[in-house]
Amino acid sequence: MLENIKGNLIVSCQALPDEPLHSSFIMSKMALAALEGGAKGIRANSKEDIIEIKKEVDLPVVGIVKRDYEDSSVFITATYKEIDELMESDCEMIAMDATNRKRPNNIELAELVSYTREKNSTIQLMADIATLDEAVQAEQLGFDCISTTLHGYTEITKGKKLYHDDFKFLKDVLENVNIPIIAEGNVITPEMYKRCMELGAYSSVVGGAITRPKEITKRFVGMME
Ligand SMILES: CC(=O)N[C@H](C=O)[C@@H](O)[C@H](O)[C@H](O)COP(=O)(O)O
Repeated sequence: MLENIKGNLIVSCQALPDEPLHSSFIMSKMALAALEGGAKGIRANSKEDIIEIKKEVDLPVVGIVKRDYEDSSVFITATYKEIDELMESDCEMIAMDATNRKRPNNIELAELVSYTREKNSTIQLMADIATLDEAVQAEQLGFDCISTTLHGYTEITKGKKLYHDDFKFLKDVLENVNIPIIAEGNVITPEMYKRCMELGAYSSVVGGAITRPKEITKRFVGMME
């Protein structure tokens, strides 16, 4: 998958149960639109959505399973169960929360990495991180690439946006880590995408700005409020 996405756009096609477009069929059509628009990869949530997407497009997929747990705030591919589901989806890459937060049942991130590697040695692994320390740790743990997905979405990074200070966080990660860095999270304009790539991001994942029309509508309406 990494070869396909180098220098290219990944489109995230996700809609949770409480979102208007929640439907594997709709996500598969979103993926088709992304393919026709030139995307070279898809990021998707749940085994069901990924299976539908793979029927519609021949693009590599970064799979996640979002699930809430009572004993942890980690919700992106948090346990063995989600990894097993993703392996059944045939996705080319699995993204998992690689933050330093406590995982459900106190599972260690390193355990999840070795479990995945043992079960399937070809599937690639993306680390969804929020801080520089987590990015450095992910490289040491043997992840294939890092995504800035969770920057701004954890307790200690709350309120931060990837684009703040001309993508300073992205620059910091790029300077300190050698594996491919994927710019993800609040990349909402083509200009921002271009900037991430100019700075040295290996690829960028764009979600809401392409596949969440409710968010796009709110941005328009918000301009007049
Ligand atoms: C924090 C979190 O749950 N991020 C999720 C991760 O898969 C998705 O909801 C985002 O849409 C995705 O990361 C792309 O980001 P954006 O939609 O901002 O382009």
